[in-house]
Amino acid sequence: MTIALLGAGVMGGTLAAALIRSGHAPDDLVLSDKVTERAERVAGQHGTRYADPAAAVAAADVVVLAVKPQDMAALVEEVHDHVGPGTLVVSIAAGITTDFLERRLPEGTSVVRVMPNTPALVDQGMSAMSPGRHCTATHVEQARALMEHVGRVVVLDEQHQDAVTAISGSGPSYIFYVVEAMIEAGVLLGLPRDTATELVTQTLYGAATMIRETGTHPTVLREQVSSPGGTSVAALRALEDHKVRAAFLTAMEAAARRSHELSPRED
Ligand SMILES: NC(=O)C1=CN([C@@H]2O[C@H](COP(=O)(O)OP(=O)(O)OC[C@H]3O[C@@H](n4cnc5c(N)ncnc54)[C@H](O)[C@@H]3O)[C@@H](O)[C@H]2O)C=CC1
Ligand SMILES: O=C(O)[C@@H]1CCC=N1
Repeated sequence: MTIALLGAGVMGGTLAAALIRSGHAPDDLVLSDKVTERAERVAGQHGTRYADPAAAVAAADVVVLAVKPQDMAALVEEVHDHVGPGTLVVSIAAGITTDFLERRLPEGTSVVRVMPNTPALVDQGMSAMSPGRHCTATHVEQARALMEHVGRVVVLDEQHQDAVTAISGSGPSYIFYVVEAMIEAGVLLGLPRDTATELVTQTLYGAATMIRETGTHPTVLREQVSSPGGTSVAALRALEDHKVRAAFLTAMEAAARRSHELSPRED
């Protein structure tokens, strides 16, 4: 099975690396980018081929569209005539609907919309998949197998993709932001920066592992840390005073709204 990856940027490069790590033969992957040197560089890192989008698509059984939403219409127009009848098209672009792609691809093309995230780089990604109207169960399983190389996969109705983008797609950026803030706090409190970084990173990793492995609700886990009259409740009180919980709700509503805005209107 040949996979064409169109767009060799952050996510395209991440997926290429993951596919090779998971045992795909380099010859079965072909990369493409508007910036040829980028496709050449990423292909060189993995020993894969690179080609222009039309040639890459013509040779592929599965085509992964990994360009920015704003570049999608032009890319699809460029490759339209080279999409074969059995080709599966997987799009990872925020806001681009399966309907948008189905209208621009040859009639009957199977499209799956996926929202992945950057922890795919370390095989701990979270992908949410929504099949388009021409997808069979086999296509869904093909797309699932592709994304399971880089982490976990859920399948859900496309109407939820803006919410997914706000939670797991953009989510790593909020977590890194919180981590940055905690490291700065450690430095403010007099810790060496590398020590603060180590403390915060392991705390995040440990807390995430507890949520995953114990299955205990985060509220219970937070209560276990919070001794009556102790240090944790003092800090949590300050977070409530600064409306951090409300800020997260507002932030994720903004991300979902932006995801919706990125969907080109069809009128
Ligand atoms: N970065 C992230 O955390 C995530 C990104 N996404 C989605 O993945 C897509 C790609 O995002 P990034 O990798 O971050 O962007 P990026 O800007 O790093 O990479 C996009 C690449 O597409 C190339 N490109 C643009 N037009 C092209 C064309 N016509 N033909 C071939 N190549 C073309 C660009 O030269 C660039 O190298 C976006 O649609 C984004 O919404 C989804 C989930 C997470
Ligand atoms: O910020 C963005 O638009 C992309 C989509 C989800 C994560 N990064």
